[in-house]
Amino acid sequence: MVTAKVWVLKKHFEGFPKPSDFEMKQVALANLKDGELLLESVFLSVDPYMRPYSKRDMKEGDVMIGTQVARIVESKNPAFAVGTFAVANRGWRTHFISDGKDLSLLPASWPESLPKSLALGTVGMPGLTAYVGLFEICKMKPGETVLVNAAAGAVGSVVGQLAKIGGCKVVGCAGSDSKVAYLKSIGFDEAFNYKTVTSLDEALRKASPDGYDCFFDNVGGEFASIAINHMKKYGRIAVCGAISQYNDSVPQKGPYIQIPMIFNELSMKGFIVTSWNNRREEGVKALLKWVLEGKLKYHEQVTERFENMPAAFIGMLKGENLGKAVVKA
Ligand SMILES: NC(=O)C1=CN([C@@H]2O[C@H](COP(=O)(O)OP(=O)(O)OC[C@H]3O[C@@H](n4cnc5c(N)ncnc54)[C@H](OP(=O)(O)O)[C@@H]3O)[C@@H](O)[C@H]2O)C=CC1
Ligand SMILES: CCCCCC(=O)/C=C/[C@H]1[C@H](O)CC(=O)[C@@H]1CCCCCCC(=O)O
Repeated sequence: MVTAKVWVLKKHFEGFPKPSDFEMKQVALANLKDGELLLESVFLSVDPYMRPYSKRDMKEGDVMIGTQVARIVESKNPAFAVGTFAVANRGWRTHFISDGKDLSLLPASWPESLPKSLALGTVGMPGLTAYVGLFEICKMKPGETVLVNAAAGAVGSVVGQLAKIGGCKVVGCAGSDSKVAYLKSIGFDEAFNYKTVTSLDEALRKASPDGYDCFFDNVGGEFASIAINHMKKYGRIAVCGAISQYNDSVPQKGPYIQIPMIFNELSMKGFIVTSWNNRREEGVKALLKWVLEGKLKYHEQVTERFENMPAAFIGMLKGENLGKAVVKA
């Protein structure tokens, strides 16, 4: 019999998550029945959505939500061989049982040279978010200027590079000078540290005096309220995330967006990447190809050991990650 370790939400987050909000437990797994598989998590993802979705969907005592790349370690299902890797959505667990229906196998063509953790990042849900947000929501065109915030993270770093691949000028911002240097190293035309500039308004104007055609917003709040005034006529805003608001106990107030929306006839659309599964296969294929061609660079912030899941999650919310934050179990 296998005993899994799991992390549960001990106490709903109030403001910024803290280590004491989590509890690690041991769960004995039953023996496999015919048709079932035992999987072991190899890499687990920590993502910003876990903060707002925990409030909306979870109750105290539930296992933390999340995805993993897992290896099949035992199989009583002839369709799944031991040693195969899959992406699963089974939360913060070291081991779990599946009938295989909820697994997405890594493509058989997954190159040995690439870390399998990329299936949680650049070639997974965050990469697809960048792909859908730019091509479907922003309807980016060559020659345009694209702005992205949280630009050195999992989604933002892909946004900037896809915009360059698509023939655009790209401006990004991030929360440290080393992140800004990273953005320049992966091809961003302009980048600035939003925490140290004296004025966000001036920094946005200086980076693109003519304004922005597309704004890929990962952050919301104050930054988005200022950036909206820098949009060009008919500009498009993809509302992807609002991480600056996820830990607020009291909702932030305006400024309000109607006036710049009307004057510049802007379009603004929120989206959830999983609603665009019609583009998933094509997107994963394109992202993998660009990675292999060296056109799409990746960086991962790997935290060692399952025991450090809460620390990795809290660290990511604080901005300690460069690229995709993952935990190696
Ligand atoms: N709509 C959708 O389907 C999806 C939306 N998302 C959203 O995309 C965004 C980015 O996600 P992801 O790439 O996974 O995460 P990241 O890898 O970008 O990690 C989060 C980053 O957010 C930045 N950040 C944290 N707090 C603030 C703040 N108050 N103001 C500005 N920046 C902040 C930090 O970087 P820094 O050092 O630069 O501050 C941190 O590193 C999130 O808002 C997420 O919810 C993600 C996936 C799918
Ligand atoms: C105001 C909240 C904005 C959150 C934006 C965000 O980061 C969305 C992420 C989703 C992404 O589009 C696809 C996902 O998998 C993310 C949501 C996952 C929810 C899982 C909860 C269900 C569960 O496992 O119980």
